[in-house]
Amino acid sequence: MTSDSAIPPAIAFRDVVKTWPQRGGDVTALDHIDLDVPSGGITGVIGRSGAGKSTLLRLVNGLERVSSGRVELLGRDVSAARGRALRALRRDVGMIFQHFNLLANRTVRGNVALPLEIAGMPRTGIHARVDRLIELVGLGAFADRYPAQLSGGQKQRVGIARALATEPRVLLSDEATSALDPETTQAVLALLRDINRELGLTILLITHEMAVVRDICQHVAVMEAGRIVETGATYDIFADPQHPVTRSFLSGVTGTVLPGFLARQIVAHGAGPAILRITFSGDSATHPVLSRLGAKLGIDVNILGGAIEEIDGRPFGNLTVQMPAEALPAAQAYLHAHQLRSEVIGHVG
Ligand SMILES: Nc1ncnc2c1ncn2[C@@H]1O[C@H](COP(=O)(O)OP(=O)(O)OP(=O)(O)O)[C@@H](O)[C@H]1O
Repeated sequence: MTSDSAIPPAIAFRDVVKTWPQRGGDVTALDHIDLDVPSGGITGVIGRSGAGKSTLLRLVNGLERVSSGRVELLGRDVSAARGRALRALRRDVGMIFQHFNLLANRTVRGNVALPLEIAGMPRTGIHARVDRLIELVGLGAFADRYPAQLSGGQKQRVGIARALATEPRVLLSDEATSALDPETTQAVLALLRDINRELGLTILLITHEMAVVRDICQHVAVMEAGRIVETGATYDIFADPQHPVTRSFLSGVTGTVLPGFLARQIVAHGAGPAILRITFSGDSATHPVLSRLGAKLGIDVNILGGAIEEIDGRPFGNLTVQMPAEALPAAQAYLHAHQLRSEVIGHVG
């Protein structure tokens, strides 16, 4: 995505290629990636396993190096940084992991202090900062516990506190909620959102779950086979996805999956009843569309599924309905006139 303001992006990928040498030919993990990660926002990168997400993330803090192109962090070239310059760049970046990566023989306090000890910070300064961070992530009562005495959600809170220890300006999240149950996931995402707001921290996260993108990301990039196939504001991507990969990720979270028995009967063209997906966004989300279709146009509409939710603070919903094929032109004209997007999924064969 290109940033829409004069503020330079926190992270910029410029024509980035990353290949791994393999017997029988190189594997291209990243294939000419261009991406701006807006400063102060939460950006999600979503893709299937092997799409290249982890590789992309690990370039930002120099854990991996580009094969060609460049990665800029806060205006500085990570790809060229070595030694002291690289260490300085890394202090500006915190990272959290799917499996937390805590040291088992250190308490919560000891884990959070570690990056500061490595950076050579005086002990008194470390104590004060560590206590503040532990409070920030809601673990005040657990400071002297060891990782084995904590739940998954608590471990990830330790991971977040540790990632924030050096007061970074960017936080990288590598599937941070993938190992957590739905309720704990919500709590950790809420914490990330709070940190983003309160500290003005830029967050770049990778995930394979569109629900994570929906819940906290303002921007999203969709990856497939080393490429970014679609990128934009989360709301716009939900409202009007262009790429088949994006649509398939979305179908799982937006209530647009047809029941199996019906999906098996769908044909692209035909005279059978039409299946129409109607998308509501912004003000139209509260439009009484179905009753109007019935009352004004006399169309019999059968609801098959749907959901209404909030994305980036704005209402968004969609409905999948069935109606007689001959009613389609009038229904779509009506919907279009009322700024409602609709898409014919097919016909019952
Ligand atoms: N160290 C490595 N050596 C060789 N190939 C690698 C290495 N790391 C990643 N790859 C390959 O690069 C491609 C992208 O991998 P990557 O881990 O970035 O994908 P991903 O989208 O993060 O997948 P996942 O969600 O499974 O972690 C894959 O084909 C993978 O096998």
